[in-house]
Amino acid sequence: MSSSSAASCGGDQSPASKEVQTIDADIERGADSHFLNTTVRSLAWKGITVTVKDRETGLPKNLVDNVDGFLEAGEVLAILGPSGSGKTTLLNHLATRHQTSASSTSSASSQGTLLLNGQPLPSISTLRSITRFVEQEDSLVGALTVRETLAFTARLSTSSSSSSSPSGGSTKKEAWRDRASRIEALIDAFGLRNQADALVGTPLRKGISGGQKRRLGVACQLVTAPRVLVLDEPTSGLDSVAGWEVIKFLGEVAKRERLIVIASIHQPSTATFNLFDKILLMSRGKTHYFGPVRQVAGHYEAIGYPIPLHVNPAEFLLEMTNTDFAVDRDEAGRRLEAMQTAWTTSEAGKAVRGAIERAEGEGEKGSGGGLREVEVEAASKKPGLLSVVLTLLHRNFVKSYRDVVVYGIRLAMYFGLAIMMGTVWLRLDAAQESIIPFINAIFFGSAFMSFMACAYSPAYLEDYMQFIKEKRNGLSGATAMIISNFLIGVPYLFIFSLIFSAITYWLSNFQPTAQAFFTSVLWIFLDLVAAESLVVLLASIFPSFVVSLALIAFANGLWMSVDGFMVPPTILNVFYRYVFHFWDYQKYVFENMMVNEFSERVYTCATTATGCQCMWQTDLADQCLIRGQGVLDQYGYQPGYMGKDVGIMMGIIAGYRIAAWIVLKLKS
Ligand SMILES: Nc1ncnc2c1ncn2[C@@H]1O[C@H](COP(=O)(O)OP(=O)(O)OP(=O)(O)O)[C@@H](O)[C@H]1O
Repeated sequence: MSSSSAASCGGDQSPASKEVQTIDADIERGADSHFLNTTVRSLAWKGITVTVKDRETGLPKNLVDNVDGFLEAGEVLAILGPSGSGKTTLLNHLATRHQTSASSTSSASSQGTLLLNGQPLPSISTLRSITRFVEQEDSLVGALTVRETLAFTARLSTSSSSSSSPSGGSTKKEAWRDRASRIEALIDAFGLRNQADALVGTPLRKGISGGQKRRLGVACQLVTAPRVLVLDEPTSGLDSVAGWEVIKFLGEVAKRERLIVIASIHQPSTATFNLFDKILLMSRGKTHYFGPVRQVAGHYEAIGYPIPLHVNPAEFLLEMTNTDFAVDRDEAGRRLEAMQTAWTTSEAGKAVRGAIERAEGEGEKGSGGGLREVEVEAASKKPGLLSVVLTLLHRNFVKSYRDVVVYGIRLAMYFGLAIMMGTVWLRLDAAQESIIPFINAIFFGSAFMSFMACAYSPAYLEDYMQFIKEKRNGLSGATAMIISNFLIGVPYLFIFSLIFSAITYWLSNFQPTAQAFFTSVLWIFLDLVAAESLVVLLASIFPSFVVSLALIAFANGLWMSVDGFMVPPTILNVFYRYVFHFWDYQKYVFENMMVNEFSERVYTCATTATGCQCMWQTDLADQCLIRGQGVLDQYGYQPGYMGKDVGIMMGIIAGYRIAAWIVLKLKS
């Protein structure tokens, strides 16, 4: 891979220029040594069958039926077939994601053997650790630039000291250079040089085009130095030239770095078709041809279906195997079966089975390369948890200030709410007619702040989609995701609490002491952290914007109803009191903010023509005053429990986060 060579242009041979050239050469050699596959020699699959329970009949149905294949390092395979022929299902299997593309994943079962270097896999994780999958619907972080997207993925995939230098040593600086050169080369190779510093794009900020996103998605997996790369329709959404470019580059990388590349593809042009080394043609889950592209014409001629001259071979093969639009479907079905039988007994069919057997023989003798070294290499490249957390934190931070959807919109909403509340509940006196407005303000402020956390759901869902992709590719995990998500939120939520309180507290005249003010800030902060943790949990369980939004709104409605404001805890019915009230975080916020306002404060009663009229009778009634504790007694609140309640709040927050962690752990 060529690194940027701008510095070496022209005839300047100054010492500085020579140094740059040396560094460039070092980078190239370093990159090659790091990305070159020396451990995986071959990948074979034998008798792969994926069965599901048919949606309509309830009977077992083979989506992939007894499919064989054999690839050596450096080869690029295209999986071709009409829509619904089982390409994605097979790709998922080869990428060790045992699921169908349909939603009926739970009922899918599979048979057959995957062989790496001719040896059966001791565990799925061996293949998974060296395989990267590029999905059809690729998720990217919209607030990052193209270069940053590649850089963060590179950081997630390799520990900073895993790269070996040309001299055989291994330093952080060389690893960093290695990554940087790889990123720049990928930017060039995928035609993204002019967009290198452009944002990928958010719903509010237009970014790169769909085709450029597709290319970036592929480049993102290549930057992680995989040994096996599986791509689901890498050319979809690209014009024929861009599609050809992508496949051509994949072929070059595969040859140079000895990678195994498997891609499903729809309708490639003749030029693109000829770039592949091998093709697997499928229909109704079965193999119709597997073998070198250059032998495909010979095979079809031999079985009586010659490919006409000047016809795109891919189009011809797809037309032959597609029965969906056939006029006589029975006849088309019979033709398919005849072709499939002819394949099984053909020379090409025997050749693939022979290649698998030879690889197995070598695997048994140990001459095909061991699996142990594959595992050791994969483990040595993996960055530690701290490194992954720091990378995610860094990425979240960039996203947090660039994408207004993450915190900007909420900041504006909280600021607006603070101004609105401060001016509606303006300069209340310490008098009895202000007591109800104070109580309402405490409830409304905290409940609404919590409710507005639902605005975090779209930003979290983007992170979630990214997490799923990275988890499947072994780049991230639930622990790193939950820790980094929590840490990035804390300072922002604290700033929101401070801004909101600084405006409303003093405009509305809550208890005017510094301690009471900071106590209020603390409770608003805990309220926001708990609300955001609830969003993380619900959006992780139901990763759909509409569903998660509805659930977050419902949960907030429930917590508001039972927190003690609408119905004082003293008379709240037993079911809600014991089932929901005690783990409703809004209960602790409301209770402690009430205690903060009323426990130490005294309010004047109303003076009438006949004397004094106090709405709350306390021991100060004879002085025409109300002791705030009298208000609290109505709710059954007592001061002195703040430490315990902060602990309970932290427990609730931890509970939500741990539950979200379990949910993310279980997601595949
Ligand atoms: N439970 C099921 N019952 C019946 N058919 C199913 C079930 N699950 C999946 N299928 C079907 O299996 C077929 C294989 O799907 P798959 O996505 O692997 O095909 P594909 O070749 O990748 O298609 P495309 O090119 O359109 O992406 C599809 O026709 C799908 O509808």
